[in-house]
Order: sequence, then C-alpha cells, then structure tokens
Amino acid sequence: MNYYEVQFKYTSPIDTEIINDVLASELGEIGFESFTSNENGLTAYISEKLYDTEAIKDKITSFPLGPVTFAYIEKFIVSKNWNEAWEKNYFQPIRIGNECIIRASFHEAVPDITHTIIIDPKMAFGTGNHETTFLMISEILKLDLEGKEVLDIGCGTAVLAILAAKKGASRIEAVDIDEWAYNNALENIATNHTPNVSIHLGGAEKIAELGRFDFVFANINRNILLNDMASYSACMKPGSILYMSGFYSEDIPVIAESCTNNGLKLVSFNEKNNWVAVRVEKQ
Ligand SMILES: C[S@@+](CC[C@H](N)C(=O)[O-])C[C@H]1O[C@@H](n2cnc3c(N)ncnc32)[C@H](O)[C@@H]1O
Repeated sequence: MNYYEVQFKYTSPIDTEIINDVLASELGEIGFESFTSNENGLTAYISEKLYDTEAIKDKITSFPLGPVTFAYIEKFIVSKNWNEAWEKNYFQPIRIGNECIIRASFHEAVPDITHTIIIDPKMAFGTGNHETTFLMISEILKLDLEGKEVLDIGCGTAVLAILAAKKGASRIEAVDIDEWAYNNALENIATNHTPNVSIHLGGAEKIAELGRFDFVFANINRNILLNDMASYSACMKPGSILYMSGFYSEDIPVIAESCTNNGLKLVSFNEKNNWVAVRVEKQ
C-alpha cells in the first residue's frame, strides 16, 4: 500500500506538544494512522486510499484550539522506499526488562532475555517503537497464556501474536486488513518459528470464521475499535479478556461506553505519553 506523508507546520502561542496531541487526535478521525512529532510540528501518515485534502482542510479550519495558523506539505511515498529508510533510521531494538526484546535480524543478539522476537518490519506497524505496541507487549507479558486461544486483530508485524505463541498459547489467529502487513506477518512468524500463529488478510468480517477466544488483542485506532466492537465481543468466550490500544486517554469514556453497549466491561488501563491500553472483560 502506498502512503502520503503530510508535514504540518503552524504558528501559535500554544505549547507545541499540546497542539501535536490534539492535531494527531483530529487527524486520526479522518484515517491518519501514524505520527511523528517534533518541535517544528507534526508529520502524519495516511494510506493513499484514505487521503482526502478536503477532510484535512475541514480539520484545520475547525481546529478546536486557537489561535493556530496551519500550513502543510504532502509527499507521496511508495511503500518500499519508506520501508528501507525507516528500517535504517528508526528501528532500534526495544527491550522490556529481561523479559522481552524486539529486534530486527540485522541487530546484534542479546543474551539472557526470556522472549526474543525478531521483526523485520517492512511497512507494517508493530516494532515496539510506538507507545501502543509497547503498552500491549507490557500487558501481554503479565498474562498466563499457556494453552489459550488468542485473536490478534490489526496484527501489523504480528508482534503481539508471536509473543502470545512464545508464552504458550495453543492457537493464535492474527488478522490485518493491509496486504503489506499480511505478507510481513507471514515472514515474521516463519522467522520466529511460531507455526501455531495463522495469519489472515481482512478486517472484522473475518473474525466470525475463526471461532471463539480466551484473549483478544486489538491495537488499531479509536474509530475502528468503536466500529468493530460488536464483532470483538461476539468472538469472546464468557470471562475472556480483550486488550485494546491505539487511542488517547481522553477517548477512554467513549470506548468504555461502547464496551458496555456490547456486553463488555472496561476494568483498567495503562498509559504512556497519553496513549492508553485498556483491559476489558466479557460479562
Ligand atoms: C497500530 S497498528 C498495530 C500493529 C500491531 N498489532 C502492534 O501492536 O504493534 C494497526 C494495524 O491495524 C491494521 N488495521 C487497520 N484497520 C483495520 C481493520 N479494520 N481491521 C483489521 N486490521 C486493521 C493496520 O493495517 C495496522 O497494521
């Protein structure tokens, strides 16, 4: 899938960090899926299919904080090129204590780590560099997954599914709507020797074919989670657990309400740099 990289710059007396957070949240609503912020503004990425300049203009003109004057430039990115540059420049090993390390095959091996996950990321999201992946990994490390059935929806690189396999889950189904992610996930499960992870190309419509689960992991974004909550709930066994991430702490009330409407209860959350991961129980 090709992407647009859009660099937003602005002038405002308001703190850059606050503007970047609010802008990322607004852009998330129109399909932007990853962000890099710096003191000059925000760089945001959106798939070619969802790119809509009118929607961007609407978001800028109705921006909820003021006064802010925006300018932006766009760049079309063919996924292969982005992949190479990103791998070389940004992907550093991520270590969570001595329990887990996520690294590429070109990084040096680190001894005495309980779970080593090798991810050669290509375009797919999910290396642990992003807060949401880090939060999800931290939650999964606490779980007893021995013999459990797990769904990873929005699997990206399949990093969460691979960790579930390493922690003893007996059946792991991983689903992603993006073809690049699907192909990359297939490569990563082979590299990590986790044959009990099955990868599927698609969205929420795939879930019903896959049976029922003890644990569901969904790190996507606020709007997709809200839209697909009923499908997640429908595949959960009584007493099973859903972890969701990909949204901000201010989104918790609307996520909690959707959980309640779908027979689920949001019981706790973890936060990193205003991103959250929530734990939800099937009622
Ligand atoms: C934020 S990334 C998470 C990747 C990985 N699970 C992690 O935790 O790092 C979200 C992934 O969800 C996928 N995705 C987006 N919309 C989706 C949908 N409706 N159904 C399934 N996957 C979706 C994207 O292609 C992307 O790979």
